[in-house]
Amino acid sequence: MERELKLGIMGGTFDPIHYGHLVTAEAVRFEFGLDKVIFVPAGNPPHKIKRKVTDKKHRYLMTILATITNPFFEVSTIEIDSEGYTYTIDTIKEFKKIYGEKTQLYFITGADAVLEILNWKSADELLKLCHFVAATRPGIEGNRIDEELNKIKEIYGKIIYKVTVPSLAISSTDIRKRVAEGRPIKYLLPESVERYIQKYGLYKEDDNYGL
Ligand SMILES: Nc1ncnc2c1ncn2[C@@H]1O[C@H](COP(=O)(O)OP(=O)(O)OP(=O)(O)O)[C@@H](O)[C@H]1O
Ligand SMILES: O=C(O)c1ccc[n+]([C@@H]2O[C@H](COP(=O)([O-])O)[C@@H](O)[C@H]2O)c1
Repeated sequence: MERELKLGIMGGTFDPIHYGHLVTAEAVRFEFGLDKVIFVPAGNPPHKIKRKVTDKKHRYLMTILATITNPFFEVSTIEIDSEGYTYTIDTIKEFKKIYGEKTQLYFITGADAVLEILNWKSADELLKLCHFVAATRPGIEGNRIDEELNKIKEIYGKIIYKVTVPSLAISSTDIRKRVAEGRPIKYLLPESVERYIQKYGLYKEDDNYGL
């Protein structure tokens, strides 16, 4: 009998994608024996209202460049092809249609994102539709994550898996700030992405860095 497909979904703004994202996706893939991890660059993320997000074509292409060397990684255009705001609930429903109801979906988030999950659109329905994996992230205390995960378990009866991943204190905000200030970004993200940023002159402008 064929076993059910197990897919990881790594959603993110990826503005730009960096080694924190890649190491997290790879660690979770290995830990859960996932068949592949699909990176989903957010199209029009409603929660990133503090600053103008870089054109989705650039973010998509940088995600392709960063993931191309890993045979277990793929990139989906499902959210960037969508015109309006993009919500995870709609993406998960679409993946269920594409891959079949029996496919096990694991939505991968960093610990900061999981602290917000109860505020996401249709959170209760979303928690029923797929597994969630919260990856540790520098700056987010383990206790805070545990408290939030316990709260979700009490309210929704849903267990969110916590996975310890190699700790990389890298963020897209810091990378954008570094580029704007002319400081190095080498070794924080794949060289191909660094070259792409240089070629298209991304992040040169002060954009208040999302702070
Ligand atoms: N260094 C990291 N370690 C673990 N998880 C991370 C890391 N960086 C980002 N993530 C997770 O990856 C997902 C996508 O993140 P996102 O694209 O917003 O990157 P970011 O670095 O948090 O960006 P920004 O600084 O612009 O907010 C989120 O779930 C986030 O928590
Ligand atoms: O669906 C929602 O309401 C929702 C609210 C906030 C974040 N998300 C998703 O969480 C993922 C990580 O978001 P971010 O902001 O850390 O890049 C990304 O796939 C977002 O679309 C989803």
